[in-house]
Amino acid sequence: MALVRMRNMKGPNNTEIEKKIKRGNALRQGSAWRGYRGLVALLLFALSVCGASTWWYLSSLDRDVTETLVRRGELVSPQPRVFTVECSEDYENYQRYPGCTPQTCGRAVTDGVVTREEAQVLKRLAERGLALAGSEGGASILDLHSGALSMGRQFVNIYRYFGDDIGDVFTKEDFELYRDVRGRIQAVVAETFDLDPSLMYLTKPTFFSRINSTEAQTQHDEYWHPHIDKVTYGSFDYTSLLYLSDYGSDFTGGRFIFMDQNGNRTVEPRAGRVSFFSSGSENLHRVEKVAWGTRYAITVSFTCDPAHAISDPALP
Ligand SMILES: O=C(O)CCC(=O)C(=O)O
Ligand SMILES: [Fe+2]
Repeated sequence: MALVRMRNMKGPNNTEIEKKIKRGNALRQGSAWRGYRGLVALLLFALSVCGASTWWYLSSLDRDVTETLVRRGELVSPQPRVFTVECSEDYENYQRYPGCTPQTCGRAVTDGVVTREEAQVLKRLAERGLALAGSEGGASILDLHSGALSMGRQFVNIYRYFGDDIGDVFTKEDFELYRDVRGRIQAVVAETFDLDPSLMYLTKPTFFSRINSTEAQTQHDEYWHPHIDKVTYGSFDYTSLLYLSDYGSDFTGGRFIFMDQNGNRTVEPRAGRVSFFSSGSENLHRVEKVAWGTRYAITVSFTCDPAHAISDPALP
């Protein structure tokens, strides 16, 4: 009752008091907002510090990458992008085959030889084959020529292990596509390096690779070591890599890195992209570790030595 009476009391002093109360409230609201603004600014500052340090950390993971030769988003077609490098002296220690042994060395990349649709068909083939087994670690291979397939910590021969059932996994058309694509790659390698395509031969190993970020279990899973193909594989004179998946969307990490004396040069994989190079020590390289996702590729290589020639893979 007393309260009601108080509220109903009117007079000049009351309006003054109300004004003072309103002014007080407004001031309080203002200072509360100012306090809030300080908090927001602090939060924004903390966020930008976090962002900057994440960026710094990520870029420090492969700080030694100095130049990207071809980015995933570029379309290099119809002509390959060619980078010449001086041939190493190690060719002097090998027999020379005129019309094939590298006179000019280098590396090149093209997106104009294999379509993305063809890459997709080949990727499905790799997926089907590798689904039969696969490594326990991060890197599995399927060699259609020798039949070698990663299984657990070792390899099996798919043609022996699966017998006639392998015909349910791979079709005649799959092998025809492989042969056709191999022929086109051979032609572009010959044209780029000014070789006679009839004097270069497919050589082993020729294999599909599937890489993910699972921890390596055996040495076979350690795909990231720097190497020279001519040293690792012996018979290689020209290496080509056909990528079947896209860097940045199918996987991250997994870039191809040429390790030159004055810095690294990278090629970002893209489905249908063919990267090829002379296999000597002028092209020391490695594959960056895959950080996320799955990366598919095919290694198709050529030799100048007819004694190391192999025929195209075929169903037994
Ligand atoms: O898959 C790649 O990008 C490279 C593989 C490689 O260096 C090799 O097969 O010798
Ligand atoms: Fe290699």
